[in-house]
Amino acid sequence: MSKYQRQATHDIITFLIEQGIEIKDHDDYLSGHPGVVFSKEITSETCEQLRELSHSGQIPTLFCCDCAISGNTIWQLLEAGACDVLTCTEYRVIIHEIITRLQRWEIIDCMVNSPAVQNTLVGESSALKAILRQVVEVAHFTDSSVLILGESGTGKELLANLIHTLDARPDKGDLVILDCSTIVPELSGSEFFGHERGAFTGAVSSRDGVFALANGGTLFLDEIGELTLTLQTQLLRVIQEHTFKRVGGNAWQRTSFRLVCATNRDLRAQVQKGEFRTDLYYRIASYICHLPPLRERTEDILPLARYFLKTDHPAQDPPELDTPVQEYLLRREYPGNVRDLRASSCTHAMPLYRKRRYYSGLHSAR
Ligand SMILES: Nc1ncnc2c1ncn2[C@@H]1O[C@H](COP(=O)(O)OP(=O)(O)OP(=O)(O)O)[C@@H](O)[C@H]1O
Repeated sequence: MSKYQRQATHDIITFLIEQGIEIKDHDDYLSGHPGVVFSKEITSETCEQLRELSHSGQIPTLFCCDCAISGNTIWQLLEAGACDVLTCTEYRVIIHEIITRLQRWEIIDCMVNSPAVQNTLVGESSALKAILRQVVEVAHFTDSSVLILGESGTGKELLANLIHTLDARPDKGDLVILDCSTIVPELSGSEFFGHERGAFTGAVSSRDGVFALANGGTLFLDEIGELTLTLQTQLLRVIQEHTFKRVGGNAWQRTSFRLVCATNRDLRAQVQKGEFRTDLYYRIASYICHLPPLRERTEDILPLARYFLKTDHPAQDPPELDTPVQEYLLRREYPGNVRDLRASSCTHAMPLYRKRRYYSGLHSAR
């Protein structure tokens, strides 16, 4: 290392420490905590470790200045998931940006580990943790619309609630939920935009629709894939311009809301088939969150089962899940995902436990 490099290394470390930033060593980096990592040597193993970490949602800034580093290596590290690679020559340009990002990560880490998040979306899989990190960031630091995809029972509505809870807007309004699969076509205009008194037979008084009710808050449109093309066209303007007219009214009204949509359909395929408007798709999908089915995150099964035994039977002592029950829960299939785990397994597991007949009972319950 040249004299210049040694001085630059010293400068960077001093500067970061002055800013209150902890420099992590290689072991910390492997434990998955994001931050600035000092690495003496970059090998192919480093890239592999980084790749594994970034798949679990952790994106450490790799701070590397103790070795000569080629453009090719920098590119490999970035591709493997590092957010930044600092070399001794150009650190001053990006250091402030990195500090801001680290501070943001610290807040995100705190929020992800807070009871509000941990007790809402329960689970220990790296897939769920990665989703939570991203959702916390989008919900707390942006006003982006969010599209939640996932099979039935994977927790889409729960996630929509969490996005609203974590939204940092001051004097935030309400969370308004509309299930698009239950809309009666003749009343859809009124449901969305509200109506004036006398607008149609039966409109005895004026009424707000969901776009007005969600003003200042969050509008959650569940089962958005069920909307007809006519309704999609009607919604485009208000979602784009945030203005609308009540049915039977002439005045434009303004509204401001965060839009969260969910569907268990393949919305991209619907767009390709012409069943869902492309322009609406891009409006609602600024950020897409895909909740994987339970079979792809089996590490969540036991923590969820323990949680449901505790919350769904608060008057009773939740039993410890012993080995046969754990094996049963891990072995069975969950076509209805978490809803299925909650309804069938836990309601079976608890009484079976009580009677201490669970072992044979669980076999016959399959
Ligand atoms: N990670 C989780 N932690 C705790 N409870 C969960 C979790 N995921 C789902 N649940 C529970 O599972 C059930 C189904 O969740 P939810 O209604 O959010 O799913 P959904 O994907 O919106 O389903 P659908 O598409 O059928 O409307 C609820 O009882 C919810 O509380």
